[in-house]
Amino acid sequence: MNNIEKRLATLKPTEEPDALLEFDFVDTGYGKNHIRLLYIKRDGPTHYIKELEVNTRLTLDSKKDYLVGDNSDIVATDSQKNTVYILAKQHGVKSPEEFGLLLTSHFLSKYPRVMKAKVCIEELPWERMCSDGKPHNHAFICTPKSTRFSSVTFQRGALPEIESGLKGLRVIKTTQSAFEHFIRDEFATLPDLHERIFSTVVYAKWNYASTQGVDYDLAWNTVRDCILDAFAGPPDVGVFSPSVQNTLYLAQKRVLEKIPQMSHIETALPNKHYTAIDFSSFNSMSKNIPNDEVFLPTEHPAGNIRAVLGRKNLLPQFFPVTPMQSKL
Ligand SMILES: O=c1[nH]c(=O)c2[nH]c(=O)[nH]c2[nH]1
Repeated sequence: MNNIEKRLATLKPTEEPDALLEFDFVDTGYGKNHIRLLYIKRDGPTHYIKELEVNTRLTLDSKKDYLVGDNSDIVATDSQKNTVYILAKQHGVKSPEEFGLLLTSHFLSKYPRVMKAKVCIEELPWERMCSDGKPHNHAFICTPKSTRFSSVTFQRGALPEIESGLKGLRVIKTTQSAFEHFIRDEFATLPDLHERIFSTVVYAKWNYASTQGVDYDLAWNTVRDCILDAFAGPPDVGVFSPSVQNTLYLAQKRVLEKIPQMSHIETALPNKHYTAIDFSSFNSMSKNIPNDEVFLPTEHPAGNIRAVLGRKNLLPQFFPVTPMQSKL
């Protein structure tokens, strides 16, 4: 009898191993991180590629693996990694969301002791190359304009929850932004700015109330376009932003109006500050010429403006605590 068997033999038949302890797990889960994969679909001379980085996580219905070192129900993280490659080979990779659904459904149906499967996926931003305006058959360029990510959580007996997002979308505009009339007290040194640079690195993450008829690729592009439209406005005149907060809200509202299946969207727009260089101490420069040409990019500290906007009729389901009522 090994040590584990001896330990288990001391338990009464109805006793769970964790009843031995005065502590309980709040959460458990194990999986493989950074599983990288390039998938190529060859349609004659035209090729399509998806490069993904996948993280998997499985939660079992017992904790005996953690508590007593009994590994008999463990799907090794190495096997989870192999599953990612095998399912990609067998079924192909379309969107991160659909591949995440495929993987989580597989883990639940293949292994009865798995209670929850979570798969997080990031997609590399490969774009087809163009030469003389003609799309190339098989050459691609990595355009890290933003990163697409998704996570699918599938709990046994429940519907899969799909979360999608984009991050790292850096934008700047050189006018049509202001920040004025905020609290002016003994802590305030920032002057009212009726003209300033607005720059941010967009982070957005959203959930679907229903996945009926959702085209995940189209939805992702729609979110990016809505955010960029709300930020930039029409090409000739732009759109005025009185604050990052207001632009963030208008972007989120536009997204929810366009994608009816989306329940809520979280957005963070860090305010990347650019401060005008002070030329007043340079004798060669005229004192009265305002500087609106040379600025110091300041990465940190950055204002962090964030909000989650949801549909009123869905809010209680997603936010059990009464949501803050808008005063507007
Ligand atoms: O758009 C802004 N919102 C703020 O809350 C804020 N605070 C700050 O210092 N600058 C800005 N800009």
